[in-house]
Amino acid sequence: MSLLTCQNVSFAYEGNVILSDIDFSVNQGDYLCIVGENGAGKSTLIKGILNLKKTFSGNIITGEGLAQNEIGYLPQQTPVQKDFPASVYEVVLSGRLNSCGKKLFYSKKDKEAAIENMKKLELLSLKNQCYRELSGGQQQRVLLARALCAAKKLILLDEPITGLDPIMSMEFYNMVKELNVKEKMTVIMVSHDVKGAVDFASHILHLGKKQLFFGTKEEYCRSVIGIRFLGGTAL
Ligand SMILES: Nc1ncnc2c1ncn2[C@@H]1O[C@H](COP(=O)(O)OP(=O)(O)OP(=O)(O)O)[C@@H](O)[C@H]1O
Repeated sequence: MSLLTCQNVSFAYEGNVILSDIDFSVNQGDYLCIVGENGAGKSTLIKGILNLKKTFSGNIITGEGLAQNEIGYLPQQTPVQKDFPASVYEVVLSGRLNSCGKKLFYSKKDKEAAIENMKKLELLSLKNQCYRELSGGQQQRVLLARALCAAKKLILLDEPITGLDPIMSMEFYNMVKELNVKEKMTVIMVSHDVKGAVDFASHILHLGKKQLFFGTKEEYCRSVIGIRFLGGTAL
């Protein structure tokens, strides 16, 4: 069974359908990149997968024993979040909030998970530094470590390289790819940077108020829509 399956899904706001005909599945170890123009419905689909937005029709099914609170999520950053007055360690640890359940305090296991993920993303030297004093690239790394604290098998990233320069973007992509390859972490990433994202992805979902394409990256690069969106660049 797939890790995640969308069966003929649509979403609506106040009764107006804004995204329809969504039909795809993600298997363990896949790296899916969701692309499309502004307003195509990418963030809405991410919210649907996270169960933060109900489908208007169709079903979103998780498999392989994946529970909703085991999905790691790196949301689009707002200016307010960039100014968050907490230490790097506190931000990473807050990724465990969902798994705390009714407990009022973080357990030893939660704290160990935060340290382990900081180690993984080379953040230990910044442990006590204030989050808002970090560079944009470092902040994204912290948020990735935070998302990993919740992630068992699947991580969702919504526009993670917005505001990063090309070098930082490449570092971030490499880090995500390493998690995908070495840790077998399944990745779903929304990105406006189609060319950059396509380089790293295994599959592409192209939205435009409905599903315009779903398939492997190689199929996408050969497709009419892929060629058009990539500006005529083939792999
Ligand atoms: N809370 C809301 N209430 C009403 N309409 C909404 C709401 N959120 C999004 N929409 C509409 O749904 C459509 C899809 O929006 P969504 O944010 O999912 O697109 P997107 O592909 O993520 O866009 P972007 O690339 O600009 O972030 C848009 O037409 C948007 O105006």
